[in-house]
Amino acid sequence: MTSAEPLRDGAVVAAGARARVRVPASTANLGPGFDSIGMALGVWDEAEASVEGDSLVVEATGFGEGEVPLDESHLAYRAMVAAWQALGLDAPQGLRLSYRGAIPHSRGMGSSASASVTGVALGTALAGLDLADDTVLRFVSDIASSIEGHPDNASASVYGNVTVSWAGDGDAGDWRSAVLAPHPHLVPVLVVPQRRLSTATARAALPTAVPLAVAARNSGRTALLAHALTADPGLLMPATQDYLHQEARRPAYPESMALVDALRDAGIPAVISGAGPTVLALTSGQGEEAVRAVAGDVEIISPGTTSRGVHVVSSS
Ligand SMILES: Nc1ncnc2c1ncn2[C@@H]1O[C@H](COP(=O)(O)OP(=O)(O)OP(=O)(O)O)[C@@H](O)[C@H]1O
Ligand SMILES: N[C@@H](CCO)C(=O)O
Repeated sequence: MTSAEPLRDGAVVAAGARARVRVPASTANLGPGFDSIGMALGVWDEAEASVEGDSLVVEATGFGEGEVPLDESHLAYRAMVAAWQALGLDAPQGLRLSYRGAIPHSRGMGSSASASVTGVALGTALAGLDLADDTVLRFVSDIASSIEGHPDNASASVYGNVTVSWAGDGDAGDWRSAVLAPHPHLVPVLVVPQRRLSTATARAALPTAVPLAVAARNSGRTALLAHALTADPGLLMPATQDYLHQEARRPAYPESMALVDALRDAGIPAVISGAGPTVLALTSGQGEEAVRAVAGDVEIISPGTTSRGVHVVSSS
């Protein structure tokens, strides 16, 4: 744990405690900002946990229903336990977790980060910590980012808005994030394919080293991206040009890369969303119609961004 002190070693979460949280989806990278830039999207998972009974009961509805494990290996439950461990608390014997998933899995909309954030947030809320407190939010972001292995999606789901995250100088798991308001004209449009691609598979396609000239080129575009997203969307075309990861992963999502190429040829700044295969177009007002004119009859959503990150809906 890096940003909150343990409560009471060996203590357990109080019987009868209950909390319900909402957590937004996210898009990561936005082109060159690999593993560092994220943006929250207006699609929300919601989950409730209550300390009751004498065993673990997990229910999953929506995306994930019939697919995710309904036991101790459920990602949100594992994240909850990680939070309690970091806080010096033992897991209660009985717990009911109900998860309603609105974020499609393995498409590039940060479903795993949202599930991790959900679990850590529920764990801290059941422990009586206030999710509106900055230190607690940082704790949630740190633990969820550590579970993910990178902070871009989790930080956006925790804080909302656009996040720029970096590894601190301390131990592994020490992440920091600056939170930026996206330009009001920015309209994210996502083309969401039916096929899935796990982040693990997409990461396995990446090189372990890149030449200095490539890194330098990508640095310039990433710095420009932070400016274009917040102050000057007119620069989004050069700002979304990536040199680190998308080409290396092209064989894993050829149709998505073909669409990114076609949208960019049409003057629409487009990138792969997260580890793909969803395509993200960062439009400035022309929105869905311009994307549909290029993409054709495919599933397109315009969920908007959100300035709100994870929050408690109710607790007792
Ligand atoms: N609500 C959830 N409940 C339980 N497990 C989940 C949930 N959401 C995601 N997961 C787990 O995470 C996996 C998907 O994670 P993965 O990192 O591959 O994709 P993603 O997070 O949707 O996309 P990306 O990281 O590219 O944005 C699922 O197969 C499942 O194992
Ligand atoms: N930065 C991550 C986002 C997906 O989790 C990647 O591209 O692998």
